[in-house]
Amino acid sequence: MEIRHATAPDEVRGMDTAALRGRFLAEDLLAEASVRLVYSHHDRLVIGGVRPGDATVPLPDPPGLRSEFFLQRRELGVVNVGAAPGRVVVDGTAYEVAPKECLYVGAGAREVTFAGPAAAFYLVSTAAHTAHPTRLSRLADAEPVHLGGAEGANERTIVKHVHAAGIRSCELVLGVTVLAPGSMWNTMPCHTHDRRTEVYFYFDLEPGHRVVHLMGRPDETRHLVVAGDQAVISPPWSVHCGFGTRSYAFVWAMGGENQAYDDVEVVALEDMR
Ligand SMILES: O=C(O)C(=O)C[C@H](O)C(=O)CO
Ligand SMILES: [Zn+2]
Repeated sequence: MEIRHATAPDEVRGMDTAALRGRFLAEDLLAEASVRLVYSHHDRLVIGGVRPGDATVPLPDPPGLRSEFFLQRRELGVVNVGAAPGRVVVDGTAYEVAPKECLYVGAGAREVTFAGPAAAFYLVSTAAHTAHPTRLSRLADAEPVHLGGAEGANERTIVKHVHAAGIRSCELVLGVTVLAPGSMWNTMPCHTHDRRTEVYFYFDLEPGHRVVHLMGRPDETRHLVVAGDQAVISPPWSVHCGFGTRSYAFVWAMGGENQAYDDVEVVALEDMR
């Protein structure tokens, strides 16, 4: 498990492209048929991924967690970001997870495995003080929110999977946003939420295309050029928004002080630099 230390906003002022990418971008989460993990000291989020192929892959318990098993003091969101349904087994119970669906796994689950030749699983874990039930959030049961429009090139559908009025969790808030064909912009006007860290995992982006992701303090932004199947960690002080050279989807997931999705500081465009 790779460790990423917390970053203060003042540090970003002196960072070059490689330093920015090394701190905030996770590039190879789905590269292997074993679980790859990145631990961020921002709100102690752990992100990860696995593309099982023909194998059945267990969730490891990295020594860095100093736990008896991964979910001893943690909860987990699992989103299938692949092309076909996959199977997640939690302590002997199997869940069929379709593309863009999410399995929430509560604290205390000891054994979790991932399988599915054309599935790919993106993982987000936050600290957990109690055990909420493991539940599957299906797209058929979701109440999607439609935002934006063609005039802003930001027509998109947001499905909230794990949130205060849906699947219960300790800290985790998680959903999937899908851009309509021809729409490029997510999350504009952008925002910060000083009480939560957020990670965007971009996927369903055609090979050769990129998302230009904006981060940093609203009055001192930086950008990262991001390919599909890559994640950007946004500390609580950072904006997080972007535009693609094609439409795409992304998993957004947060952990921190509260679960209030609307508890954001919206940034006026004229205040951005
Ligand atoms: O497209 C959007 O707008 C989003 O999906 C925004 C995220 O949900 C977000 O940033 C939540 O804090
Ligand atoms: Zn946000």
